[in-house]
Amino acid sequence: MNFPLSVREKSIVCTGFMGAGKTTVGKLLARRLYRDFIDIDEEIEKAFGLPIPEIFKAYGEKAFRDKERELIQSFGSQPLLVISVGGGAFLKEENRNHCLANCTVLYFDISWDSWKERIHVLTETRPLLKDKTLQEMEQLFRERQSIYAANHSEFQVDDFEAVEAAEYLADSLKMSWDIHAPQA
Ligand SMILES: Nc1ncnc2c1ncn2[C@@H]1O[C@H](COP(=O)(O)OP(=O)(O)O)[C@@H](O)[C@H]1O
Ligand SMILES: O=C(O)C1=C[C@@H](OP(=O)(O)O)[C@@H](O)[C@H](O)C1
Ligand SMILES: [Mg+2]
Repeated sequence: MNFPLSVREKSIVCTGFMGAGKTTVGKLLARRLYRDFIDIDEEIEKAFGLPIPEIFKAYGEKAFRDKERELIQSFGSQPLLVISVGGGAFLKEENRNHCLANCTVLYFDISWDSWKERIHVLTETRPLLKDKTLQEMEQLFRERQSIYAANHSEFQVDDFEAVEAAEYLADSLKMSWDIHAPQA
């Protein structure tokens, strides 16, 4: 018989737009919580043996999304991980629902103005940004916001360096566990 996980045991899922810092901060957060870190994009790259832009080129976005779905179902069922999902993962209702049902979902919320500062480090490795005008990127940014509303907790990243963000999130999570699951 499977018992439901307590909030302390649930894996933490980092969601939000490309470049919000899910991979960087997620990794640091895992270390602070003594958990293993899983980056779904990295797992997809391992599965195909190729970097993401090459996967899109050789196999197409659908093959990427199918593998993303499979890995989210698998890792999202395991306890005590910190999992960063790609910014497009929550486009699939199935992925959103699985993470919401089994994990604690943290939304990394970044403003358009802060995000713009990061464009230069993102375009080469994110096929969905390549060859887009600034206006098209803003449109994608705005369109995507509604999918991230599926979360348990929102974190505004604009004013935090990555290390500070991880420290803040770890402290907030521990505090909420003490309040909501004091006996666990
Ligand atoms: N809090 C932060 N402040 C400034 N730069 C950051 C912060 N978090 C991440 N970055 C930088 O932004 C870029 C994208 O970060 P990344 O973790 O890959 O985002 P995501 O996984 O959400 O796409 C990287 O170059 C990273 O070093
Ligand atoms: O938003 C998206 O559709 C994507 C986001 C990327 O991950 P990050 O959000 O970690 O950049 C990666 O999964 C892929 O390039 C597609
Ligand atoms: Mg990432």
